[in-house]
Parts: sequence; structure tokens; C-alpha cells
Amino acid sequence: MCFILHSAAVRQGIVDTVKRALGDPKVKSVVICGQNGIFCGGADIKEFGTNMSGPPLVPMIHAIEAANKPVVAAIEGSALGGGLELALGCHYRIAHSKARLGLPEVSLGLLPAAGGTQRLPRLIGVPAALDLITTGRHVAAAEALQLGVVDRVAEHSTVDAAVKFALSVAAKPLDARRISTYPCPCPSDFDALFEGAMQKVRQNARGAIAPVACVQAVRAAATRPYLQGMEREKELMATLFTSGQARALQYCFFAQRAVSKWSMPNGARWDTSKPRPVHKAAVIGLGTMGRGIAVALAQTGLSVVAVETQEKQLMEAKQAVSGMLERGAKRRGLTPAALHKISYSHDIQAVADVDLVIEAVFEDMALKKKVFQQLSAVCKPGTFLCTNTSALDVDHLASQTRNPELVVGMHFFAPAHVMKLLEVVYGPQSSPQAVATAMQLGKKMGKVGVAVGNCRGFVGNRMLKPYIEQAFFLLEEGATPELVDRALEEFGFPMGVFRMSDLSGLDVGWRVRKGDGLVESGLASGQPTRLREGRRYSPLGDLLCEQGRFGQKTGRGWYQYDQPGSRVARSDPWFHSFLEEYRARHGLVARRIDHQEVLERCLYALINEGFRILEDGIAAGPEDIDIIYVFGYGWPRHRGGPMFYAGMVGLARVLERLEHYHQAHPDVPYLQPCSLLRRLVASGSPPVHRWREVIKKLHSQL
Ligand SMILES: CCC[C@H](O)CC(=O)SCCNC(=O)CCNC(=O)[C@H](O)C(C)(C)COP(=O)([O-])OP(=O)([O-])OC[C@H]1O[C@@H](n2cnc3c(N)ncnc32)[C@H](O)[C@@H]1OP(=O)([O-])[O-]
Repeated sequence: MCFILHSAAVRQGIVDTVKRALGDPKVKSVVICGQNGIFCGGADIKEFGTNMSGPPLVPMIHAIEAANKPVVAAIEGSALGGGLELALGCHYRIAHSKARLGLPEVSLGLLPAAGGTQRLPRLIGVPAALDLITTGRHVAAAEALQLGVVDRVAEHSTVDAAVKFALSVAAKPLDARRISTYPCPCPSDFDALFEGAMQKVRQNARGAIAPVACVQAVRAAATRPYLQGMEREKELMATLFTSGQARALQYCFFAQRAVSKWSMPNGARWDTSKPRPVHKAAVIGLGTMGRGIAVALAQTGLSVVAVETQEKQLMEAKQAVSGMLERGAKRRGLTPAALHKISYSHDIQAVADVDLVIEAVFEDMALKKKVFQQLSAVCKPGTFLCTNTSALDVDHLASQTRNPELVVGMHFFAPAHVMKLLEVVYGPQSSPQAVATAMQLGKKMGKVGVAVGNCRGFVGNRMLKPYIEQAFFLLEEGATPELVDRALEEFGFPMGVFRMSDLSGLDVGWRVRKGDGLVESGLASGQPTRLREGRRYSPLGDLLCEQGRFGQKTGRGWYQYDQPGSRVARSDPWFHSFLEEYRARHGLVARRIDHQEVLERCLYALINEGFRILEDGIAAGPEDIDIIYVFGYGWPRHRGGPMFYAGMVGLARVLERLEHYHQAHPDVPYLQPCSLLRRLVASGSPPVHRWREVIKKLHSQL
């Protein structure tokens, strides 16, 4: 018999049908399978937080395990979460060779609470179960077989194989097949194992509580009888279930899927815009970003033309890209086939026949303009021209070409072959097909693409500006880089703003500020002013750059490093006395600044800019901003992204604190609450999924 599992109706169907099968003397054994080639993706996440109806999962799985006829799970596609837990309740598991299995609940802020934390360690041992449950990683059928999660792997029809197998074991005793009755294999180094596991998850979790609860639940499996372990699993799940973290992580799950359903202000949408196939692509400029992009493109199986006009740089890049592809293939146990997908040239004419070009030359408008003019002349008609700028005007570049509708931004994040985020930037002239093609190519490259409008810094970098600005101001007012970074890292960022600035290089922002005319001449005198056009400005970063302190690469920045290029940031007494002198020179009196002020000033300023971005229609909804921050800027996923976080804090509270800080710092426009935030508060602070209605109303009145 075949069943489908998903929501309340499905569970009811399983309970009824299994009962009927077990009571029917003609039925000798039972096979459970999914529909449309997918065994089961687990519990319906949309059901969480609602009044769950239908039979609960745990007694359903117990009844299957207790059955007196063999029950075989035929796993095709995925068996995830509750789906795998159901399979663990069956007496045998047969998986298709392409199937993937896992307990990803931890990534939703939960734990496998339908017996997963109690059965899996009994089946495959504590270390392997801890690995799967605390990371939530999916395993392929071959690994599942090796670990002992499944009994057999089928190459062809899994259901046929399972039916045949079920008939062959119809008369066999089942006592040894009920996992809940197994003793949990207890390793001799029990305490060390759990201490090590706990330390590891705490280190990686950045404040997320679900991984810690997962370890506690597995520990219960190893120390308590099955039923008591189930009680502990239930208790821990109840705590997680009501936590804000579970809500945030489940929001991220749906937000990630929502952003793929992009729309543009002109009404173009993902479901009405057809992408054009891309068979051959080119990258122009083989610096750090260009190399990463070339690797990511080649790994999709596309033919890639990599162009770098400087011969020496071209040779170096060729070596570096080959190394990256070889290491990537080795990690995945493959031969580096992508190596042969790339051809290199120093001549831009080599891109004449490609379908899409990604320009990744130095971040300089004059240079990029020249490249776009050349591309427009060289490429065959219809070639999409994309720029990997991180902040420059995409429309201006489009205007250099004969067909501006073919131009979009594809903003990758370093290292481009690793980082998941891709901002796809459209201008008023970009065609829906160009956006659809860039989004589809991003997906092929394993990226999470977010389509956004064109403005300075797009979404991510635009919001970063007020965040960094506040961090600089906090130093002037009495904080240290250590204090600011600690507050942000305790919040859950992998790196605070100053450690991040040292890593990416202080000179990057310096160059941009110089280009904007913000860096005053005569800095050497050490007396630059702290105002630009009536706005407060901190020249601290400029002063460090003047001293050649560019961060890790020079061994000095906001921190000091043992040597240029080394990664361990150490507190720098030089910087502390420099800061004191700076404050004294400008008549600034240091005051005590606590973590709460750091978080409120840095994060609320960033969130406020997020509201402006929504107001301006640069991002279609809060989900787009949140996904950009979670995937590209290290925002802790268990806090859902900045806009979701604002809702968790309470919009009225965010507004009140911004008003407070703006009053104290009237010369900082970024702290002035945005009118969309005011409007949302006035509309009763609706939940984040209803903000679009308020935004739509606002836009219709403009
Ligand atoms: C008591 C405790 C019990 C248990 O321990 C708890 C759990 O099981 S927790 C659960 C543990 N399980 C997981 O964490 C597995 C989560 N799911 C996945 O990893 C992938 O969806 C899957 C691999 C299954 C398919 O990938 P794919 O083929 O690329 O397809 P896709 O990803 O694009 O999704 C297609 C559509 O289905 C939607 N949707 C999907 N799953 C769920 C769900 N569980 N629920 C609701 N909806 C779900 C998804 O939103 C999308 O909707 P839309 O409206 O079309 O945008």
C-alpha cells in the first residue's frame, strides 16, 4: 500500500489505513511510500503555531512500530524531519540511491521531537546521531546505508523493491526490528563526548538554543530508558517551540522561498517573466571577485570565458582559479571537470559569442563605463551585460550601452564561490527577462538571489552605512572597538564591525569617502573637522588610513596583528592612546557606554534605513532585506533578519529609541525615524507578513 504524509489529513489517512491493513488477515506486510517520488518533507511547518488538528505524530509512529506485521518504508526523494522519524518507526527502511535523508529541525529552531532524538542514537550510535541532529545536515542514501540509517539502497523502483522485500520478511519475527527497544550504545568516553559536543555547538551556535537542546535530548537517550527519554524530548521541544528563535528560523525558511518569487515596481514578476538559457558566460576582470565568480560559473557546468587585460594578473588568476576548482572538486570527491570549462584571454574580443557577461573590474566608475562601452560593441546582439559593482549606479552603466534593457547588477559577496547571497539589481530600463535570467543563473550557481532596485549601495551596503557610522560615533563618545565588537558578537554576528572592517580593509571605505569628497585634505595636521554639510562625520577611519593602517593586510587597523595577513585581532595600546588624544583634541569627554546602547544605536540605525528602503520601493518586502542580511552580512539567522527583529523588539520601541537618540544627536539624519516606521506604529504595529499592505497603501498615496 502507498501513502503520502504531510499535514493533519495525511496523518489521519495513515492512522486509518495502517489500522485497516493490520486488521485485514489478507495483508501480510505493509509498505509506506510517498507521492510523486517524495517520501516526506516532515511536519507541515505552516501548522506550527496554529491549533494543530488530526492525530499527533508520536502515537502514530509508536503504533506503526508496535505493529505485528512488518512495515517497510520505501524512501524516494526526501525523508526529512518527521518523515525520517516516521521511517525510523518502521521495521525496515529501503532508500532510492538518489534519496536524501536528515533531521533538519535544528535549522527551524526545533529538535526532532517525534522520537528522532531517541531512536537515531539507538540505531546508529551517539556520535553519528549527534552529528546529524545538531547540524541538521542531509545525507545521501549511500551515506545513510553506511551509517546504518537505512537497510538497503535501491537503484530502480524503490516501491517495487520494498514490496518484494516486505513479502520476503512477512513471517519473520519483529522483536529485533523495533528501534525503541534497542539499548543505546554507550561510548566509554561518555562525559568527554558530550562535553565536546556541547562545546562545539555552543561555539558554532552564536546564541542559538536549538543545537544545545539537541545535545541535551541525545544525552537523555544515552542515559535514560526510552520512555523517559521521550519525556525529555517533549519537554525540550516545548521550550524551543515557544521561543522567539523558532519563530525567527521558520520565518527565514519561508522568507528564503518568498524572495525567489520576485516582482518589480512596474509589475513584472517571476511567474510571468521567462529567463533565457545561458550556455556560455564571461567574466571580465580576474581580481578576487572575478576569480570567485569564474569558479562559481564553471562549477555549474557552463562554458566560461575569463578575461583579464593585464598579462601578469591573467597568469596568476589562471593558477588561482585552477587551484580553487581542484580543491572544490576534491572536497566533493569529484574530478575537477570544471577546469576544462574555462578559457582565458587578455582580449575582450573573446567574449563576442557569449550569452551573458559579468563585469568584475576594479570599483571605479570611469573604468566600468569604458568596459560597458566595449562590451556593447563587441558582444553579439542580445547578450546580457551584468555588473558586479557593490554600490555604483547600474543605470549609469546601462546608459553606456546600445541596449540598456539587457543590463542588470549581479552583486556577489566575497568569496564569490562560497557566499550564498546574490543581489540582482534592476534599473528602470532593465527588462524582466534580464532579471529572470540573472536570478536563474544565480540559482544554478547555488546562490540565494534577491532582486532589488538600483540605489547607492543597493540594499545591503546602503544599510551598512548608518551601522558603521554609529560604531565610529560610539568610539568618539567613549566606547572601544573591543566593547562594540563584543556587544555585536554576543548578539550573534560572527564578527563585530571593527574586526570586520580590519578583515575587509579600511582602505575600501576610505576610497569611497574620498570619491564622495568627504575626506578633508590636511589630515596630517590631525585636525579634521567632524561635520560635513551640517551632518556629523567621524574622520577616525580616514586618520587610520593616513597612517597606513588598512587592517589585517597591513598588520594594523582598529586592532593589531602579529604580522600582516594574520587573523588574530589583538587589542592595540597605540590605538587606545590615539583615541584618547583624538577625543581630547576635539573636546570630547568619554562616557560609559553599555552593550544595550551599542546594539540600539548600531542596529536601529540600520533597521531605520531598511524602512527607508521599503518606503523607496528598492526592496519589495521585508523578507528581501532579511534574507540579504542573513545570507550576506552575518546577521544571526535565529534572530530572523533586521526587519523581523524590529518586529520582535516591537516597532513602537524601535521608534521610541530612535526618537530618543535623534534628539540627543540631531546632526545625525540616519537616526531620524523613517515615516514608514511611524506609519506602521500608527497602524498598530502589524506583524511583518502584513507590512506589504501598509507599504502598498503608502505608495498608492504618493
Ligand atoms: C513533533 C515534531 C515533528 C518533527 O520533528 C518536526 C518536523 O518535521 S519540522 C519539518 C522538518 N522538515 C524540513 O525542515 C524540511 C523542509 N523542506 C525542505 O527542505 C524542502 O522543501 C524539500 C527538500 C522538502 C523540497 O525542496 P524543493 O523541492 O526545493 O521545494 P521547496 O523547498 O521550494 O518547497 C516547495 C514548497 O513546499 C513548502 N514546504 C516545504 N517543506 C515544507 C514543510 N515541511 N512544511 C510546510 N511547507 C513546506 C515550501 O514552503 C514551498 O512552498 P511554496 O508555497 O511553493 O513556496
